[in-house]
Amino acid sequence: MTEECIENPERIDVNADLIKARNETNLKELIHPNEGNNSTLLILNQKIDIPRSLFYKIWKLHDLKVCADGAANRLYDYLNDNETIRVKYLPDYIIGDLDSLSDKVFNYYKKNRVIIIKQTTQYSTDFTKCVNLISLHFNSPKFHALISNEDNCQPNHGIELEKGIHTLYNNMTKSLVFSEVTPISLLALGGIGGRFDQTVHSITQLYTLSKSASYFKLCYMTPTDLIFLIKKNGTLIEYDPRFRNSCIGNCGLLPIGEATVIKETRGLKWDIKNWPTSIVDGRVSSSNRFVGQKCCFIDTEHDIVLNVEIFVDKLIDFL
Ligand SMILES: Nc1ncnc2c1ncn2[C@@H]1O[C@H](COP(=O)(O)OP(=O)(O)OP(=O)(O)O)[C@@H](O)[C@H]1O
Ligand SMILES: Cc1ncc(C[n+]2csc(CCO)c2C)c(N)n1
Repeated sequence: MTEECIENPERIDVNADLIKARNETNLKELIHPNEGNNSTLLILNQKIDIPRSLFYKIWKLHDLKVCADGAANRLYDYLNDNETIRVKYLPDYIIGDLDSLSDKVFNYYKKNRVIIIKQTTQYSTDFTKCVNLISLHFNSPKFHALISNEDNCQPNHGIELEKGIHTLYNNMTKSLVFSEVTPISLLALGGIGGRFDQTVHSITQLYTLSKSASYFKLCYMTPTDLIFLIKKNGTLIEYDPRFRNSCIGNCGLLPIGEATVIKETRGLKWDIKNWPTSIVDGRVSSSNRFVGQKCCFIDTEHDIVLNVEIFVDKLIDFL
């Protein structure tokens, strides 16, 4: 089939009712999770660089807050105004090999009863440790009992120091029926745009979670973008037109994991059909944008990464 590309006007009607989409994503829900989902704000070890009002709001919108190791330093520094504020924004967990967590910050959060779990393995990243922990938190009563046992005087909350969290996770997944697991909206701050190996690792997690723990809906938020995975075989992306107009800019369909064919898009400024896309061949749809009034549709042969430009100063008005 021959490829096609058409240039649309700035706004067009895309009738969602006529589209048979296997998957649906609401743009706002990536930041403001659906009430029915479990939700987590994951803070990674990069300077927190979004407006304070937005950070506070996002914090309140998520059930669970987790810091990956040195991310706790970033949180501590971000809330540098006064102690009254800092003590209101305590994460539920800090986990990692604890090589980047400063003594001052460790002691502060320990004193304030944050659960700090050390995991020394150098065969997984602190990011992966966080993800296993989050899944255990929501899905394992056994883990919950261990952690919330006030009488637990064992070191490291009874979790084996090297890779106990991975062992607990692997054991839990043996009896976990994925289709019955409540979805977990996972919004990650940091992880993209700093060190390049860490950034690429973060991208691998989009694919890995989609394959091995698909109940996670992972989205990265940076000062300029939301970055998430569009599942193959048709995804409808919905948004409030006012939200789109104020908070959303360009987008890119990025076949980072593997080359694919974009079978069809509806509602992009440059809509395409049967369009091969590949990093190796230097062919990606970048600097595109949503022109569907309320939604757009993307249908690809393989999962593909989507970045959506956001205007962080405007987001707060819509959350
Ligand atoms: N410069 C960075 N850019 C992007 N993401 C980062 C960066 N530094 C850390 N992260 C993210 O934050 C997490 C926790 O950070 P931490 O400093 O503990 O990293 P780490 O796992 O010890 O890695 P390394 O030992 O390679 O520095 C990492 O697993 C990664 O996901
Ligand atoms: C092939 C291979 N490459 C790199 C590492 C190193 N490594 C991977 S994750 C991690 C933890 C970072 O906190 C470290 C040090 C390894 N183990 N195996």
